[in-house]
Amino acid sequence: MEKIIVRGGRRLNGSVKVDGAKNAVLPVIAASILAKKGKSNIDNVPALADVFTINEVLRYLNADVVFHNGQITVDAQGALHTKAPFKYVQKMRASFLVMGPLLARIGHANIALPGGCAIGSRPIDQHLKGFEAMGAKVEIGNGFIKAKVEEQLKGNRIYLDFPSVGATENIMMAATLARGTTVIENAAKEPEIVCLATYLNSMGAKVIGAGTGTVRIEGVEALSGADHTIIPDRIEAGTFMVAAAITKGNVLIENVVPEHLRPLIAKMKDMGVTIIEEKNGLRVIGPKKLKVVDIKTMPHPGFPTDMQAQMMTLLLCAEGTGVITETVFENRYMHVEEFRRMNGDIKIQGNSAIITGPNQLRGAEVAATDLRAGAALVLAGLVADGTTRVTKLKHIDRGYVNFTEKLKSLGADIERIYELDERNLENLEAPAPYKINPNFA
Ligand SMILES: CC(=O)N[C@H]1[C@@H](OP(=O)(O)OP(=O)(O)OC[C@H]2O[C@@H](n3ccc(=O)[nH]c3=O)[C@H](O)[C@@H]2O)O[C@H](CO)[C@@H](O)[C@@H]1O
Ligand SMILES: C=C(OP(=O)(O)O)C(=O)O
Repeated sequence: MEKIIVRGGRRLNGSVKVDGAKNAVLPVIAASILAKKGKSNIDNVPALADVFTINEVLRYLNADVVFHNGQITVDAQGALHTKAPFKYVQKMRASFLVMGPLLARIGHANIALPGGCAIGSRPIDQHLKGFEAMGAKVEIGNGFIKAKVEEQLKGNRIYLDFPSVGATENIMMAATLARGTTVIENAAKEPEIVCLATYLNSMGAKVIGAGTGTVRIEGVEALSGADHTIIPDRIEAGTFMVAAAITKGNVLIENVVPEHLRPLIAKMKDMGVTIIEEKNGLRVIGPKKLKVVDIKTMPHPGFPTDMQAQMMTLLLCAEGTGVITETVFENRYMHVEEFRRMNGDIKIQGNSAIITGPNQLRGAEVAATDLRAGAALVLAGLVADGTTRVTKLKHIDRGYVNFTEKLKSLGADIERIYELDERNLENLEAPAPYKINPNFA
């Protein structure tokens, strides 16, 4: 199996460039099938496993997708199929984001039911509530969700019980071609929603208010392909900010939008980290001693749940007791068991993790339980005594481009190797095909 091997103790120095945002590019690619006319050119696309998965979904639906040198061209002018099978949805829940565009363009869709996941049960009731409010009939059976609308979706007022990112995106896409006006209340405000709305508007849609709690979409007759650039990945940026801070390093993080990182910048400054906005990015300088803080994950502009595991690593190295409260996902502490294998002192009480430090972390063999957990374990390896071996790298590859290489370029003692797992020979993973030539995936 593939492993990342990290030997702790090096301070990180230099500069690192952040790729395009995974969570922005996936809905944008899904939205590209709304265009019956013209092609879309999408720039700043990260070469991630999830991007290859959504490309496969689009090809299965009969769109023509070419990914070359960080740019994707989508031609969805031909007739589209309407089914997305389990093999894609199981790999990546965001495959469900083709439901809104298919309903809007064709009037029906048949998407495999997304299963449970390592961070909780993740229902999709808010997506479905939105489609139903717009006139779709939804049926669930045999592992599929079938949605159908008699003629055309109709705009409506939809109040989300929780500001779900995916539901806001799916409903927003569906509403672009609906008859009349749709208003999403208690909408998610994440920067990725704004990125999607900007693309939809370049395609000819009328989306107003993205980035606020009320998004208004006036339905139009048709959409055309458009050019669009994906925003930088705030979670990848945040992960490197923690890498710099935890190693007492000095790193310039390039290609970032500081505005998207405010909640993280504020928390890291409270921990004693120096963060300077420079012309080319954010300079992050780790302090001699980290101070503890409490963290509560919240929908944007609150503290992002996708930075929770990485911040837990930082708290493990801080002096005193800090509490993390996870309010977005019901079960996002699978990494705690792995941190304990590295000598981390963490107690779980309900949805809180109580972290007492500073811990001298020790190298161990640990497994990535989800993509951010995987990144956090690598961060822990950077400061652990001895060698850390991180397995289940398919999770990390979902969200980080060249993670090992980028850390190595900053001075980390790290490599990615293919090693036989003697304890579990039947569990062999083939080397990931997308590592062969990401530009042509
Ligand atoms: C591809 C992508 O963009 N993924 C991000 C997106 O996931 P995703 O779009 O799945 O996250 P949501 O905002 O929808 O989910 C947040 C919470 O709402 C619940 N919920 C959601 C929808 C629904 O219909 N019913 C319901 O109960 C979920 O179970 C979860 O507890 O936002 C999350 C929250 O910032 C991030 O962690 C993910 O990285
Ligand atoms: C949870 C995440 O992604 P996804 O919603 O794609 O599982 C993430 O990016 O941390």
